[in-house]
Amino acid sequence: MSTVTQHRLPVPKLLARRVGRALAEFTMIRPGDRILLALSGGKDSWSLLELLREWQAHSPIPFALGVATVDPMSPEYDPAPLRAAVEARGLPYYLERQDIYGRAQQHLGRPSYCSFCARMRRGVLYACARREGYNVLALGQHLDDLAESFFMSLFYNGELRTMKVHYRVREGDLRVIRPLAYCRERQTRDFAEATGLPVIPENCPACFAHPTERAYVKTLLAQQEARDPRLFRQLRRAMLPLMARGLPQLDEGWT
Ligand SMILES: Nc1ncnc2c1ncn2[C@@H]1O[C@H](COP(=O)(O)OP(=O)(O)OP(=O)(O)O)[C@@H](O)[C@H]1O
Repeated sequence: MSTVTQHRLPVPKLLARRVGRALAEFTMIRPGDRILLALSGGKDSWSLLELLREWQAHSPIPFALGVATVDPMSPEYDPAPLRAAVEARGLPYYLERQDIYGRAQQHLGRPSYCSFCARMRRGVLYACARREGYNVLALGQHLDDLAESFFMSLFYNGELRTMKVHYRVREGDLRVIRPLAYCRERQTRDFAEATGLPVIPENCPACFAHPTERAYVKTLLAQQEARDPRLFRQLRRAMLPLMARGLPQLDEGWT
């Protein structure tokens, strides 16, 4: 185990508080959980990694933490530097190579290739968690992501939906958590920049085209927030029942 293990980056209080609040309100972590954090190497999952390390050091709830990256084998994405950075933090690291890029290219022209890649990646992460004995998968989506998904779902599918923040997968053996659900994207960006987290660029194997709908919704939300700074507070309140869908019950037995 590396000597760098004990060194944790200073986490801003507000960011830590928001993560703590989400973890508590949705009972995301249970004693003895083995959490596999999905690290793309972007600012969000890197921030989540540091926040969970901090939480692990101070929380009365004991849990284990490991880290996995899916390498979709796209020429734009090189996760090679991640292993050393994670292992220097004393955490187990799994690099899962799968030719998602090649398979996604066969799906070019489909409007849903982005979700195709995300689904493939998710399958790889579940398989890694099961193989290595983890029971929880932690993902780095934040409040901005949830709000964008909410409006995309509303505008393009006519549904009131967003990403769930804590749920059990269909097979029943894994739980998925999104501890950054109350955090803003600018907070993870600022944190990553201020602490010099080793962020790697380009993590989407489907970068042959940009998800324009998401960019449009992002701009729309930024314009509305400029008019009313309370926007995301209101959105969080409005989305709460949707975020909490499928919340595992405390008495159902935890895996
Ligand atoms: N290649 C990957 N390997 C492992 N986990 C991934 C990978 N790509 C994405 N994820 C996980 O899915 C989450 C959402 O992915 P998305 O592509 O939307 O990333 P993002 O919003 O740019 O976040 P990040 O800054 O962490 O890349 C990430 O925060 C991360 O937890």
